[in-house]
Amino acid sequence: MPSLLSFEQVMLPLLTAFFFRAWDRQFEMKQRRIESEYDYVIVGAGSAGAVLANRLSEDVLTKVLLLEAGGLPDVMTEVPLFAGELQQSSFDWGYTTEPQETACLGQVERRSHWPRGKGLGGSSLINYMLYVRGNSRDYDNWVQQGAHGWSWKDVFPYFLKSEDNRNPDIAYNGYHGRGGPLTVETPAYISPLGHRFVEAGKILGYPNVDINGPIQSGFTVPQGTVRNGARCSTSKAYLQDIMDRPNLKVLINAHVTKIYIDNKRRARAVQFDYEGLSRTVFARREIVLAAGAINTPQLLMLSGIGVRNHLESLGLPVIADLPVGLNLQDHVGSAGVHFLIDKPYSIILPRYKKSYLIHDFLLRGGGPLTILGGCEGLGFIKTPFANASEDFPDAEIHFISSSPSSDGGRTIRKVQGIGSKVCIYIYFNHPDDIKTLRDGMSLKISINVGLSEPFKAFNTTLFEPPFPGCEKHQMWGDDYLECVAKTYSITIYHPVGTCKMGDPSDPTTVVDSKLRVKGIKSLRVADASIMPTIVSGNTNAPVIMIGEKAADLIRGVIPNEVNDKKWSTTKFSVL
Ligand SMILES: Cc1cc2nc3c(=O)[nH]c(=O)nc-3n(C[C@H](O)[C@H](O)[C@H](O)COP(=O)(O)OP(=O)(O)OC[C@H]3O[C@@H](n4cnc5c(N)ncnc54)[C@H](O)[C@@H]3O)c2cc1C
Repeated sequence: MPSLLSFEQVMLPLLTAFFFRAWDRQFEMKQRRIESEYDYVIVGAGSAGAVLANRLSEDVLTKVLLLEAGGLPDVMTEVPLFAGELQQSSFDWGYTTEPQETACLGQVERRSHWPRGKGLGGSSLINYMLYVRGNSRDYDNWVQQGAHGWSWKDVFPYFLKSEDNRNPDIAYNGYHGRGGPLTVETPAYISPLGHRFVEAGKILGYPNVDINGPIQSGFTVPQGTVRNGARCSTSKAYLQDIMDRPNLKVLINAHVTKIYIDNKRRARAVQFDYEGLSRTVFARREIVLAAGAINTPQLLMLSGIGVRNHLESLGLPVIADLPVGLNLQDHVGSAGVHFLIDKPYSIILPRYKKSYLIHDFLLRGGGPLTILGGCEGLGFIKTPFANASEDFPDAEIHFISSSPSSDGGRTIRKVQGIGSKVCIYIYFNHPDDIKTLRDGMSLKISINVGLSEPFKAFNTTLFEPPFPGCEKHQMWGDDYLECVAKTYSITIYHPVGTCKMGDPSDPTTVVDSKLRVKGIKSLRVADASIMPTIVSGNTNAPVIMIGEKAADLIRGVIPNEVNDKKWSTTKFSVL
């Protein structure tokens, strides 16, 4: 008697096949002819580039070409819990830092892996989806550095414009947008550990706050850029529904290699590799670089814009001597403090690769697969190095409820890179950096969180085996924690600042406050590169804001029109 197939055995492949087909259809690429000239050519379809393509092509009389080196999103990029699996995949450019002197001491060749997203959606396609805007003072500081028009008051309307916040308790608190393209939600599933993290924060004096609301210092179960439980990259938010606009051409697998600048110092055309051929397309109005904080400066240098000595040493022509690539900044972290629990709540991927959970995710957008890459709690805290009287925290705690054993050997290892895949970046070049990190994960804060009353229900204990290389220090003392931070130093994935925005007379700036490359006509930069200083939080939402504001700068919409009631929080409805 043949055994009957179970409901799951039949339904799972059917559902998956249905999901795949629906997904493919969403991004059907219209094979229209590539024209020789467009009004705007945008390089890179990431967090900023996708926004720009959408907004600039809203005007039906404007022809826009969006060039993206990577391909289409796939089903893996949809599942929030699998975010970490996307690193070192075809969706990752796979950069590493130069070997470090005082950081990454326990990592292969003392390098940090630096993932950068490649594909429609860019880094928003592989990121951990945490929706964080940073601190209002970050933007006011930008203005003090000469980035006029980028104060918190100026940029706040653009955060609202982009956002569709779907949690009523947060969406209506006066700090959020509704009805924008970018869906923001609290994940559908929160493990018992996530709630305990917030409870622990309260006991330690950190209130449960909306970290994007009036007060940033506090603990929260984070909201993410997710829609119905699945990732909401900028390709889903800004491109998916407009792929058939007749005035928008999106090319994937199109790698831009050079910007042509004519003898009147005007950017005229882009050269790119596509389907095995090198092609050239002209821009009637402007070329906008949105290739990210590593690739945008690289492209500028290849086009003759950079530090004179550096370009000459590489045999490149010098069209504009500008400090391209010099202001690189990133957030550094250390997974220094681990705990053991005696209940089966930590995220071990095999535990969650179960057919009923996949059903739950595909059918309802629910279950543990909706957890934001394993991150269930965020805390913005003030270490002793911050100003105690200000709401300007200097450290961010990520509460990751995953087990080290779930890593499946996915350790940090060398990426087989060519020269252009290595970024020069020095962690801890200021002595306070290491102390801030040490104190952010010190006995006083992270350890106290893990050992606090709310976690006692899981019989939580510190994971005791000392970090290799740090055995000589007294466990959990300052020297031990400093050693851990230096041994296992990891990027928090936020490189920014390589084409610094500010006053054109400031020799450290590359673009002015309207994002125009100094001394070159018809060429702007609009991505993470333009931040004068890194914001105090994760960078995806700020870069999407940059894309929104850049579109208005390019279209010539004046700020007062933005600040009127057009995008006030009360006018949108929850969809
Ligand atoms: C692993 C990871 C986790 C992260 N987690 C978070 C998080 O949880 N929350 C958060 O707020 N931020 C997070 N970030 C950071 C955030 O996603 C980035 O700061 C943001 O996406 C950067 O946007 P961008 O537009 O500057 O560049 P990208 O989004 O990287 O876009 C650049 C695009 O340009 C394309 N491109 C590059 N060169 C070329 C070329 N020569 N020709 C054509 N196309 C090109 C790239 O393929 C890419 O699609 C994370 C980032 C990573 C990598």
